[in-house]
Amino acid sequence: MTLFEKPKAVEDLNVVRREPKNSGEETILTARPEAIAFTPQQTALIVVDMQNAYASQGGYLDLAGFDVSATAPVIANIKVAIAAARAAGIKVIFFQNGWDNQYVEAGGAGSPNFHKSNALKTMRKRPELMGKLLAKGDWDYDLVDELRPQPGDIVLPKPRYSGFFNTQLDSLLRSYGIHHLVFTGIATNVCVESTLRDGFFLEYFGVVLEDATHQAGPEFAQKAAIYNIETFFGWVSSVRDFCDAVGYDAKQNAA
Ligand SMILES: NC(=O)N/C=C\C(=O)O
Repeated sequence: MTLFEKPKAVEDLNVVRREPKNSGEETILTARPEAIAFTPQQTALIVVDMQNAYASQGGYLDLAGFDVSATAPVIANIKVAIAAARAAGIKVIFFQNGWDNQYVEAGGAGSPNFHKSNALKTMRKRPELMGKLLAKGDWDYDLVDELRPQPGDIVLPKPRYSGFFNTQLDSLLRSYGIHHLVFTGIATNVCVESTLRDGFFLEYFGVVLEDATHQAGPEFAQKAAIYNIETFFGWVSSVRDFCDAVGYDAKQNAA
């Protein structure tokens, strides 16, 4: 177009519009220390590391001496939260923690992960487990049978405790216009809290559904993580309150 041509009317222009627009119906989630408003379109349900490693007898945590005997109700509660999220149009994102079966992605002795990971330490103590714990392609790495991703969900491999580190999480969330994160999964005091904290620094609002999480370690670790989240980094709610907020009748859908 030259300077002397008449500009096109705005209606005639081919307009690029970012989707989703920052709108949608707001809902209120009962939470501690205060209720929090969110719109399903701008919210993701994050299912942290619900792998055999963390939730099943014979998985990594169990073999490393952590108690996983009470994870069944957590799995059941996460299943309800996932169904409620899908029904409300909330994006469901499954994290899967671990590395290649040669553990190159775990980092060598130059990484604190090499020295602190209880999976790597357990395998150094019991070399017959090498290539099994948290190794891609193995049962330990797989998500538990009860929680299966569906088309439209995102499955995000992650090599460290925080889901924001060396992953596409931040860019995926921004591309979907998501700024509220509802957390479930294991372990509350490690990967859930790490991701929620990093999210806080990146300006994401993080809510934990307490009864859809479980700690690695003694019960005080769960209490401390929940206290930290409630007091400093985010909000704490329950699966029932989440279902109520998005209008999902868990009882009727179970029948
Ligand atoms: N998923 C987690 O919270 N993981 C905790 C410990 C580990 O991976 O070693």
